[in-house]
Amino acid sequence: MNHCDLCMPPNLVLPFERDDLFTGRCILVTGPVIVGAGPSGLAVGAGLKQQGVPFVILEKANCIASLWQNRTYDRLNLHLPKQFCELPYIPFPDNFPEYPSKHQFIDYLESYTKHFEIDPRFNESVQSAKYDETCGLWRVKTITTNSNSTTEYICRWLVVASGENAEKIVPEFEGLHEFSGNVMHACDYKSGEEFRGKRVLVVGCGNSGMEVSLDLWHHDAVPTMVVRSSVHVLPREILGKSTFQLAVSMMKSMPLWLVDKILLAAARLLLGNIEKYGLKRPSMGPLQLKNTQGKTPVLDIGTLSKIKSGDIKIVPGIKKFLQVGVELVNGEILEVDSVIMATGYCSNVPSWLKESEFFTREGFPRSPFPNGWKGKGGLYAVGFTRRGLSGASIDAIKVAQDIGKIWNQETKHKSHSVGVACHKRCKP
Ligand SMILES: Cc1cc2nc3c(=O)[nH]c(=O)nc-3n(C[C@H](O)[C@H](O)[C@H](O)COP(=O)(O)OP(=O)(O)OC[C@H]3O[C@@H](n4cnc5c(N)ncnc54)[C@H](O)[C@@H]3O)c2cc1C
Ligand SMILES: NC(=O)C1=CN([C@@H]2O[C@H](COP(=O)(O)OP(=O)(O)OC[C@H]3O[C@@H](n4cnc5c(N)ncnc54)[C@H](OP(=O)(O)O)[C@@H]3O)[C@@H](O)[C@H]2O)C=CC1
Ligand SMILES: O=C(O)C(=O)Cc1c[nH]c2ccccc12
Repeated sequence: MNHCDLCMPPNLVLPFERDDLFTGRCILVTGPVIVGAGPSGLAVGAGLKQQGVPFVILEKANCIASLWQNRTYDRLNLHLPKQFCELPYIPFPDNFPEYPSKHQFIDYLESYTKHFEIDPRFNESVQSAKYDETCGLWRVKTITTNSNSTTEYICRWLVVASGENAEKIVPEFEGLHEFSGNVMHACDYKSGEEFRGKRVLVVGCGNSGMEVSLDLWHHDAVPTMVVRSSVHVLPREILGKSTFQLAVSMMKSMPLWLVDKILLAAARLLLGNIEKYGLKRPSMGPLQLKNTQGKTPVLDIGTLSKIKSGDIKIVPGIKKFLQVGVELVNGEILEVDSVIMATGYCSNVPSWLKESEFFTREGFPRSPFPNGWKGKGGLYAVGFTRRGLSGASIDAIKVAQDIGKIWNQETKHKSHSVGVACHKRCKP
């Protein structure tokens, strides 16, 4: 373990004031504390290991990459080509297909973790993290999810890697409590198997809503998808080349608006006019919308053809829920057996990080990419760029290098202690 436990001896002079109300263990971490053992946290850990910097990763779930292992459906594949989804330092195995399955991706992350000998502390949920001005250290409080014991970690650097998709969003709907069928969020949907023969309402038309609807259709369920506003659907490939890859290449020599125009022209050519199926396009282009509002365009993996054939129906927004189904905004009544809320996710940073300068109230860094990775007082963020795994990797490399540089400069002259800040007294 990269820490010295400060619970004892009791006469030790602490470099900060103990919180009298806090009765749990206190652990002084030599090096950074990383919140989250998803791809972002693991990538930072790998970079730190390479430079010999000790660290602690706190993970509230019981495994690495819990989003991928516990909160995604069985048949999920990455929707960006593999070269955009690798973590730093270790490429995917040569035999991986262009769009690896989630199982392949998880296997890769498991061996990545093993290779770098990363050892997260599982079942530890960060409840609060606060910068103690008086001693220049972060105080990170956790609760162990299976035993309810509390721990305070004291560290000089705090790396926030809890993810853009930390919590599910379940909107409130009038009458939802009266609905007699089963309601679940897309993060709990595993397969259409249990919905065979059932009428299922999928609320939301992002990549989750589109893919869940298709999976339901594959399992002989009867899906209907709610599209309350607008959505950009793009073909996953254009003339055999990944649309995402084409967009990245074009961005090197063209302005974003022009790339958007080209993508939309290609989508129109290949997909036709999709508005007549109820899929209205936003007025802003797909990349501009992703950059400004974080709304990811749908990369179609086959749902659109089922919408065109009428196998997946599209309906407008929900007015209210009824016992047997929903009333839509157009007055139509739709009877359904089950509802899947594919209504998205949010960051949970505001619920635990006691800081408002670097992070917004929505739990994202204020400075847009590429400047949102470093705050003040040893605070870092990884994986909040709205650029998927490739954005997370770019952040992770920078964060690990930044911390590694300071660590190595200081440890040239000093023994491996917590660093200078540790020797300061908080208050007399
Ligand atoms: C269904 C789905 C498919 C996706 N597919 C792709 C894709 O193909 N390509 C792509 O580039 N991107 C994709 N993404 C985007 C996705 O966000 C990234 O792939 C990736 O998972 C981000 O990694 P992360 O480590 O930043 O966040 P996460 O994977 O969410 O990991 C964060 C970790 O932090 C933990 N955590 C959160 N809060 C706390 C706390 N308070 N205390 C302790 N631990 C905490 C969580 O349990 C979690 O394990 C997809 C997203 C979803 C939802
Ligand atoms: N294969 C893959 O790699 C996959 C990747 N993903 C990724 O995961 C992330 C999350 O995607 P996703 O889960 O689809 O979330 P999104 O945030 O992308 O989409 C949420 C959807 O729910 C709709 N919605 C929200 N509230 C309501 C409401 N009250 N009534 C009706 N509709 C509502 C939104 O509509 P509106 O726009 O009107 O707000 C939107 O269509 C994305 O980055 C996505 O790319 C997801 C699935 C598969
Ligand atoms: O899958 C996601 O949510 C991602 O964030 C990946 C991604 C980053 N930029 C994009 C632009 C178009 C489609 C997917 C992505």
